[in-house]
Amino acid sequence: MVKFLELKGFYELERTIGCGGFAKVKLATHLATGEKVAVKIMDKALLGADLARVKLEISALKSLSHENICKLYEVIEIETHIFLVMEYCSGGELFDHIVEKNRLTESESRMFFRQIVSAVAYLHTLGYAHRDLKPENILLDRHQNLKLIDFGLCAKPEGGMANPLYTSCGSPTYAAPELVQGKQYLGTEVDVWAMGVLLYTLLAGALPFDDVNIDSLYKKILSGKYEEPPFMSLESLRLIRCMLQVDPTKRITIKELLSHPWLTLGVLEPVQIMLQNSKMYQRECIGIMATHYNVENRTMWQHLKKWKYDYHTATYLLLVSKKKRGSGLKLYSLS
Ligand SMILES: COc1cc(O)cc(Nc2ccc(C(=O)Nc3ccccc3)c(OCCC[NH3+])c2)c1
Repeated sequence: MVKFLELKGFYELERTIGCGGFAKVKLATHLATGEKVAVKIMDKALLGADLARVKLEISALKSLSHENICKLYEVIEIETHIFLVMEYCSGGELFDHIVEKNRLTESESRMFFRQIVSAVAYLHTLGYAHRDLKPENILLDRHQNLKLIDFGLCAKPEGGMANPLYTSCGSPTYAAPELVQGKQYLGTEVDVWAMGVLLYTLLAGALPFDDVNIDSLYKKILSGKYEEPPFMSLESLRLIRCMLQVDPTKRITIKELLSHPWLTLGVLEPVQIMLQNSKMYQRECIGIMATHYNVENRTMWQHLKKWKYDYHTATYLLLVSKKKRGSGLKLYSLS
């Protein structure tokens, strides 16, 4: 395996946990904290024109901080490669979880779906659309919390989310009718359709629109007709019908989703969008880092608040997540 000298002493790369077109994702250990991370390794020579899209994703990830979105810890760019150090989601893919259980109960689907809606509503509030929502891009952490990943296709249209997008992207099975027709579309509406496909998949354990032949698949999507399994409750079917509306102007919006009766059934409050970190943890983690690196707290805070997404950013974010987990805080001297 190619040894990257720039990571030596900071990260120890382990097994590959995912690979896509121009990227490989490896499990790694952040040596100062001993915490597991996922490192997305991109060969700049293979990226070509996609380099601009990677830069877009990085700037998007730097502005996102949400419980249900996989966290970016550090960006390392060397002459030949870009490394994204991300949160490790040890529970693996939601897709495998559904396959293993064949299909989920309504209450388990609700618990997962509320987290997806919270993450996507947060994204839309910040002016982003994910555009590639599917179970493979939804991971679980050790506590069965969902983590949205892979913002390689996310978009932030100029002038905000009300402006249309044109690029046809994402996976056909989750693609909205307006997208497969090559029409102008709104990222928010395309994300709501994909979430409808996702919810159907959680509850039915199968895809609403599926065909080995791409043209037949497109015809099914454009028809908006899908099988309504007898075991699905009327409330679930009603919600899915609102999301899988062929006409995007008739489709439920993310805002209406947040307080839809199906999502709040048996749960008191509507879905929360912003989940806050505690200030107390932040002060304690800065103190531990300042002591470890033998600098004043204020100096350490001055550096961290620049959010350079360097090794200090990763160490700080990993300490805060450790603290939230109730684990002890310890820093190891780099060899
Ligand atoms: C914002 O989060 C992103 C953005 C991005 O561009 C790529 C990724 N990639 C990740 C991040 C973490 C994992 C991971 O922890 N996977 C895993 C862990 C335990 C068992 C199995 C997988 C990751 O996995 C790659 C395969 C997922 N389809 C990709 C996150």
